[in-house]
This record gives sequence, C-alpha cells and structure tokens, in this order.
Amino acid sequence: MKICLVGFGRLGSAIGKRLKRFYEMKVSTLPPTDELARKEGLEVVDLKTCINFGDVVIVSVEPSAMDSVLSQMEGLEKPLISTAALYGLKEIRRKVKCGYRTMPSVTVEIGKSPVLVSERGGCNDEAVEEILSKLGKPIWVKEEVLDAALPVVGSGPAIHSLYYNSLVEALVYAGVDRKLAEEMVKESVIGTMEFLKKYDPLEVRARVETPGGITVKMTVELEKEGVFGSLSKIVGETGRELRTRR
Ligand SMILES: NC(=O)C1=CN([C@@H]2O[C@H](COP(=O)(O)OP(=O)(O)OC[C@H]3O[C@@H](n4cnc5c(N)ncnc54)[C@H](O)[C@@H]3O)[C@@H](O)[C@H]2O)C=CC1
Ligand SMILES: O=C(O)[C@@H]1CCC=N1
Repeated sequence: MKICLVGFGRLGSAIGKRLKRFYEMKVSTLPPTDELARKEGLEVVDLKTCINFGDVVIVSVEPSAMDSVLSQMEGLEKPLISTAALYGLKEIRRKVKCGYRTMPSVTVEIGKSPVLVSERGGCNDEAVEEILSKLGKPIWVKEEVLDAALPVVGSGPAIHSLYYNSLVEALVYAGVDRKLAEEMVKESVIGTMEFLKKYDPLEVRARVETPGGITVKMTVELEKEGVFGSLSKIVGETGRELRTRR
C-alpha cells in the first residue's frame, strides 16, 4: 500500500516517521515543514502528485486549512483519513466519498496511541484499520464519542506530561536529584500503567494503602484539595462541549 501524507506538522511528522517504516510514502506540506519531511528522507511533492501516488491519503493539516485542502480533492474515491479536530465526517464525505475521521495522539510516532476512528461501515474499513494499527490501537467509535474523547486521547500526552512533571518537581522539592527523580517517576508511572492492564484501579489503591500509613494520608489530602476532581471536571467539560458543538 502507498501513502500520500498531507501535512507534516506536529502530528503529521509523527505519523510520517512511523508509517515510512511500513509503506512507500510521499508528502505534501508547506514550508518550513517541507524541510523536516526531507530530513526524514521523504519525498515532498505537490498535492496533486501526492494524491495520484497514494492508495490512501492521510490529511493532517490544521482544521482551518481543511476546506481548502479538501476542495482540491473533490470527487476522490480513494480512502482519505483526516486527523483534523472537529472537522465533521459529513463535511469530509461531502467532498470525498471514502472519508474517515480519526483522533490519534503524537505517540503514534512510536506506534503506541489509541487511534479513535469514525465510523465503521465506510467504504474501506479494512485498509484504514490496517494503517491505523501501525500507529497504535484503532478503536472504532461514533463520531460524537471521538469528539468527547479528544481532550484525553488527542491532548493526552500534554496532560499526562503535566502529571509526570508535577511528580518530578515533588521529588526535587523533597531534595532528590532531578535526573534521578525523572528516572524514578518514569519507571513508577510506566510500571503502574502496566499493572492497571491487569488490576482494577481501586484494587491497586487498596493494595498500596497500608492502614494508618503514609499513602492513605496523601491520597485523602489530594482528594480533599480537589486535585483529581478538578482534572475530571476541566477535561470532562471540554469533552462535553466538543461533543455537543456540532
Ligand atoms: N498535534 C496533535 O497532537 C494532534 C493534532 N490533531 C489534529 O491534527 C491536525 C494537525 O495538527 P498539528 O500537526 O498539531 O498542526 P500543525 O500546525 O503543527 O501542522 C499543520 C501542517 O499542515 C500543513 N499544511 C497546512 N496547509 C496545507 C496545505 N494546503 N497543503 C499541505 N499542507 C498544509 C502545514 O504546513 C503543517 O505542516 C489538526 O487538524 C489537529 O486538530 C489531532 C490530534 C492530535
Ligand atoms: O490542541 C489541539 O487542538 C489538537 C487536537 C488534539 C491535540 N492537539
């Protein structure tokens, strides 16, 4: 399968770096990101050449550029995968017959991202699923769920990095060398995430909280301060607003 990738920005470059390992690819993007694509050993071509080359077209441009890019593809029959936030499937399919919407995150670069995709029953689900499975875990959802989950899936790496950083700062505050602190937090977070594949979070918590011990003192204090409640509210309200926007 050959891929035409349109847009080589923050997300497009992550997609390109990953998929070039599996597929032949050409890129259409604007300066200065064309130089980034060339540095990755990818051929940069104009949009028409790119579309003619690809069996599948992936569009990863900013939402405000979607109208213009899609209008140059009008009538396209090949599968088109859009990553644009909030650019509706209906609008996409008005221009191209075989459109799909996705919500990945930048961790596609290492093939480890949930990739929400709307909606099954399009014209070439198999080809789309095959490509997305190289980027991470494809999860077919209704379009409104894709929008609701954007703040956790698309924005996730930024939010998780904030959490990670706050723990590094906590260790530095407690007098631990920063490099050591980073190593400890990474191993702790990664280990716990693996553990959560096996155990329920409430069980994990119960297994750590020694009665009358240090952990339960902190977890109750964090709850009293509303740290995680605020996180749920801010992220949840954003998702709720995005879900109902269209
Ligand atoms: N950055 C992220 O983590 C995520 C981004 N998205 C969505 O993916 C899309 C891309 O986001 P970013 O990479 O962050 O944006 P960006 O601004 O970093 O990159 C946009 C890219 O599109 C290219 N472009 C714009 N107009 C073009 C045209 N007419 N022809 C060819 N290329 C064109 C630009 O040159 C640039 O390389 C957006 O729609 C965003 O909503 C979705 C999930 C995660
Ligand atoms: O911040 C944004 O609008 C895009 C969508 C999800 C991640 N980046």
